[in-house]
Amino acid sequence: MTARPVLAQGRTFLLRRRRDLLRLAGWSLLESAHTFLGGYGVARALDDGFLAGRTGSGLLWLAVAAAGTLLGGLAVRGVFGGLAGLVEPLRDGLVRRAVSQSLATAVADPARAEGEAGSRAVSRLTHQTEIARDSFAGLVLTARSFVFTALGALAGLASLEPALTLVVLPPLLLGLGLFLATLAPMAAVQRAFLDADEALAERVGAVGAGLRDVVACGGERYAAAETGRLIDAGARLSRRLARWAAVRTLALGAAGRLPVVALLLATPWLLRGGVTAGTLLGALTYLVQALLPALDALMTALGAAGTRLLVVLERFTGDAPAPPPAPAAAPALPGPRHLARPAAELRGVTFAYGPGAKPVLDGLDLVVEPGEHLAVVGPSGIGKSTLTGLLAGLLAPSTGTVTVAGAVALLPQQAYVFTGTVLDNLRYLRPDATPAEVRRAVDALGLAPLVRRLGGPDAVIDPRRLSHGERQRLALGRAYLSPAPLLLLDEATCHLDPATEEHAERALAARPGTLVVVAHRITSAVRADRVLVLDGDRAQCAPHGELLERSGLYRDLAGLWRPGAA
Ligand SMILES: Nc1ncnc2c1ncn2[C@@H]1O[C@H](COP(=O)(O)OP(=O)(O)OP(=O)(O)O)[C@@H](O)[C@H]1O
Repeated sequence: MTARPVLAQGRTFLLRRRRDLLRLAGWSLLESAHTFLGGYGVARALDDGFLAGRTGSGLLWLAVAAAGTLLGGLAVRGVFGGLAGLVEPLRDGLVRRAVSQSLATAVADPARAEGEAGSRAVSRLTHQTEIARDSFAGLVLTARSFVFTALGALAGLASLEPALTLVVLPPLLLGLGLFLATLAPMAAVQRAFLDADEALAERVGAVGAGLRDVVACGGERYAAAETGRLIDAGARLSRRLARWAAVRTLALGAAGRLPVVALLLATPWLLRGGVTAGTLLGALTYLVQALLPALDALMTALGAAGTRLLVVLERFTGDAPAPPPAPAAAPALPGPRHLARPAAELRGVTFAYGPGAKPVLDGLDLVVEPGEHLAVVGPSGIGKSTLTGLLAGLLAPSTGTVTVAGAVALLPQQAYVFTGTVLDNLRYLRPDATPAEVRRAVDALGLAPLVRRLGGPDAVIDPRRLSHGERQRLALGRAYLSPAPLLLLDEATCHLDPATEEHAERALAARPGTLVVVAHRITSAVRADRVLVLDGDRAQCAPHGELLERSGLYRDLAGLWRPGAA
């Protein structure tokens, strides 16, 4: 995207408001007069007054210079009045444009208008129009001030001594030229930087909101790699931006300071040519008191407000920037099994949902062996989901350590199924799964009739038309294919009938890797190698039979959980 459409429309906008521009220029001429009188008064006060021994005249000329300040004040008052005639129509025009853009979107695609496009329209109507209005006002103020101050100063220099302009003008033009040359490339880098920043913000927002799914999908490495790529791109662009800022500072130095240096260097030559001390001091006053501050203000405004204005106006004249690329394919994680190390280990883990809250888990020690099938049971609200959150890395322990070997896939109760083909959904955690591997997963979980009913592997799924149980079964197929060595099922089979649940759990337990199931039925616990009973600070972990003897709570739970009850 280039700035050309914005500049073309900006030109048309300004041409239509010629009368407002003339009004502004009229008031600004007072600012030129203010500048002119400032230097001229000082020069005359010295030459015709103090140096000539006429103190009264000197003071009178200084009073003339001071009167110029009053003119400057009047100019500011008039300029602000005239500014409204330029700035408010810009805001009104942008608001009109935002409304018609969002109406057009709403007519063409009502769903999009309700979603992301809708929030973008609100941002344009409110925040972005205000940014445009303020930046535009700042730019008009400083650009106008610089032009009319420079006119006043150059007129003053010429009337004091025409040769002064020969000394001052070349370095001033050189610096300005250098500065103007940096504008276009700097705006391009700034725009790229803002795009990268927005892409990163969107990415971080998406990853943050979908953290559970990212972990459930075993996609942490991918999420980290993609986010890291955007962070690196942002860092690269901010380095380029800093380099351009350095060039701009150099230009500012050249335009503002070199004329002063040139004047000082030319002093002997000027004095030989008959230039008086008063004229030299007047020239210095023009440079240091008028030109330099006006130039500083202009460059700061152009550098900050200018690029901001350009970028915001581009949002109104063109399409919004493309969203960051969608996740292409999660790379397969390296060889899952690491049989020598525990699959997961908790040491003295205490966790509370807040500094003053009672710990949900208190000093929990647990070692889950590789390949083990562990069931987690306990009364409602005792901390089973909290434990899976800790194992998945979604929560950090208040004290103690949680160590997990390799990636983790967490399947929550609410299965995530997206609009896409059956195959895409099954391969979401492992996009490079071969057809044979997909077939194995479908067979292992008995998903073939469901896949057929949905129209085959290439049929597109509408998630809203699937039952909770069907969604859970697809998610289980995905978990089976996942390369993550540790699968966490947090009531992920609660919508399945007991036979289907048993089939799925046995298939997942037979899959190479470790399985931790927050049990929904006692049968889940009976099937597991070991059962962890959470009971506040008295957790116990043992096989089903042993626990029946050792734990009153487990006996109670087993009694309440009639086999096969939902
Ligand atoms: N985000 C949270 N903020 C504050 N407290 C929470 C939060 N999540 C859970 N809790 C509290 O922590 C305790 C343990 O919750 P958790 O969901 O881990 O229990 P659970 O055993 O999985 O329960 P259930 O079997 O009902 O799903 C509960 O008292 C719950 O109210």
